[in-house]
Amino acid sequence: MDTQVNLPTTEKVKLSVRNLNFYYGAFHALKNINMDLPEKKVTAFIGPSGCGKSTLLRTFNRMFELYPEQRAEGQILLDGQDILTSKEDVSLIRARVGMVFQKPTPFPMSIYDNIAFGVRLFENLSRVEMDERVEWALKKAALWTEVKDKLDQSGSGLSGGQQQRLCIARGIAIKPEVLLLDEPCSALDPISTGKIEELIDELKSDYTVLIVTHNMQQAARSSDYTAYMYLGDLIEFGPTSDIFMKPKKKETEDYITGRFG
Ligand SMILES: Nc1ncnc2c1ncn2[C@@H]1O[C@H](COP(=O)(O)OP(=O)(O)OP(=O)(O)O)[C@@H](O)[C@H]1O
Repeated sequence: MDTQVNLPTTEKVKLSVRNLNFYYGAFHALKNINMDLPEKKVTAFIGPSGCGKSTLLRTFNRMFELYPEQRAEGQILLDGQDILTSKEDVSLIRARVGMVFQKPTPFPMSIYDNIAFGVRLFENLSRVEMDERVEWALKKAALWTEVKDKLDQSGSGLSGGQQQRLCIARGIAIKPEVLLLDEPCSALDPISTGKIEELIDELKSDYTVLIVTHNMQQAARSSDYTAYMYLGDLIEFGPTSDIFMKPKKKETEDYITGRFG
């Protein structure tokens, strides 16, 4: 399906998806997706289970390349450069496009090193500069006050919500331009979810944020733009208020109002 949406001219385009098709072996999981994603805004991807939200998110930093039977065709332009055909080292693309997964995945190391590890791969900071960066990332992720006295303790000793904020701190510590969040709150309680939503709102002043969520209220609360997907098609994409208040397509309206299925 060709749902191509031109963003309002006030928006700067960060990522352009052009004729994107994705295959798991013979299975056609994304069908000719075209969309422009705005810089320094939050875009939510919604749709029923299996519609391709995570698959699309994982193309934005070539995460699928870890699996030989998975293949993307088309273009994904990051500031005009096609990341699918780029000869650039994929780790450099992942430094520009960071990702936080559904389940918190702290590395088996200290809270401090969880953050410093990725930074060391890309930057040569002095100890003082690294201390500042770790503090900066933990403050941005609203975790600093809870962990500042135990930075040398293991990240896996934190609660689930704290671990997820640690993973977000780790993601932003390398200062990516785009942050991909794949259902970041699905394993969290409402209080931790509230903290992450506040954080997402703050992050968009510096980053382009793309979030997959099953939670419609979360999409409505946290995002500026929303994309509704179904069976590998992008059905509708636009400002979140339009998608929720006056969707153009009946399929979107049925899903939003719970009449889906
Ligand atoms: N590794 C894989 N191998 C084969 N098919 C896969 C694989 N991963 C996903 N798929 C299929 O691709 C389609 C899209 O899956 P995807 O995980 O992107 O959907 P989703 O919208 O994120 O779903 P959910 O909301 O349940 O996480 C589904 O039909 C799924 O079964």
